[in-house]
Amino acid sequence: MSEPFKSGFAALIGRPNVGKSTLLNRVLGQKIAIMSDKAQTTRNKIHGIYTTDQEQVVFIDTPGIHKPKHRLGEVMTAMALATLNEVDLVLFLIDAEQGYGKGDQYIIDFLAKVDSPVFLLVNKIDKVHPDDLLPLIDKYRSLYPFKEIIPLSALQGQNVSRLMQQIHIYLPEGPKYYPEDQVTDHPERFIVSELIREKILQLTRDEVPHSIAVVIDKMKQNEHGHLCDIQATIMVERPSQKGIIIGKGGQMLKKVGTLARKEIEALIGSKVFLELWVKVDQNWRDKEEELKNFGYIDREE
Ligand SMILES: Nc1nc2c(ncn2[C@@H]2O[C@H](COP(=O)(O)OP(=O)(O)OP(=O)(O)O)[C@@H](O)[C@H]2O)c(=O)[nH]1
Repeated sequence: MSEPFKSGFAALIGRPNVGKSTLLNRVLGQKIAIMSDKAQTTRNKIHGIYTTDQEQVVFIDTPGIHKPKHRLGEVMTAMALATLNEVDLVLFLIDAEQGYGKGDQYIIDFLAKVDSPVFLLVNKIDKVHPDDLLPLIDKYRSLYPFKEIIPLSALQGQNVSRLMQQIHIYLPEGPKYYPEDQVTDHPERFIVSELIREKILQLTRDEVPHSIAVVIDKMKQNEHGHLCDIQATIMVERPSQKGIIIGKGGQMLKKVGTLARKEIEALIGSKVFLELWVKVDQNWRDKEEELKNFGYIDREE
C-alpha cells in the first residue's frame, strides 16, 4: 500500500542575511526569492512550493525578525508572529559562522509563544570548522526544545536532502494545495519589483539604504503577448539618495533598468519595455497609508 500524501506550510525565519532566500532557492531549484548579500532584501512573504509524489511543502519566506525601529518594523514583526502560529512547521535558520547573537535571542523569545514544531537549521557549515559546530549546537539546544537540529549549507547543498526528509516526517496528511507545476503564488508584479530593488541594492552598494521601495505603477502585456510595458517608481527618503540612484547623466538608473529588464524578460518570457522613475518621499515607512499602498497592511483592517 502506498504512503498517504502529506502537505503543509513551513515558515522560514531567522536574522537578516542568514541565508533564507538561498535555502528556498536551493530547495525549489530556481530563482524565486531574491538573493543578496545585504540584509533585509526580502520584505513580503514568498510562497515557494515544493511538490513530489509524496508531499507538497509550501514555504513561507518571512522577513527577518528583528527589534522594530519604526512603524514598518512593527508591522513586519506582527506579520511574522501571526505566520508562525498558522504554519505546520517553523524552520529557524541561523548562521554558523556568526554564532549566537542578541537577534537570535529575540527570535527565541518569540518562539516561546509559538505552538508549531520548530527545527533549528544551522546554515553556512561550509564556513566553519566541525569542532566549532558542536558547542554552537549545544548552546542553542539549551535555549529552546527544538524538534530537530540540522546543520547544512544552503549554498553548497550539504544536508538539504536530509532537511527535506525530516520535513516530510513532520508534515500532516493533506491535499495538494497547488498544482504541481506551480512554484510560487506570488503575483509577477511583486517579483518584478523585487528584481528592480535587488539591482539597485547590488549596484549602489552601501550608498543606498534598504529604505527604498519599488512600486509597479503599470504592468501590461500587449495584445499579442510579445511585449510587456512596465512602469515603476522607486521610492527613496532623501534627495541625495535620488541622486545616487539616477547617477551621473542618468547612468545608474539606466544600468539598473537594463539589468532588471533582462531578468524580467527571462521571468515572463517576453520582451519588456521598462520605465523607471525615482520619487523622494520622506518617512514613507512611517506612513500608514503608504504601507497600505505597498500591501504591507490589509486594506480591510
Ligand atoms: N558560505 C555560505 N554562504 C551562504 C550560505 N547560505 C547563504 N549564504 C550567503 O549569505 C548571504 C545572504 O543570503 P540570503 O539568502 O540573501 O539571506 P536571507 O536570510 O534571505 O536574507 P534577508 O532576505 O535579508 O532576510 C548571501 O551572500 C548568500 O550567498 C551557505 O550555506 N554558505
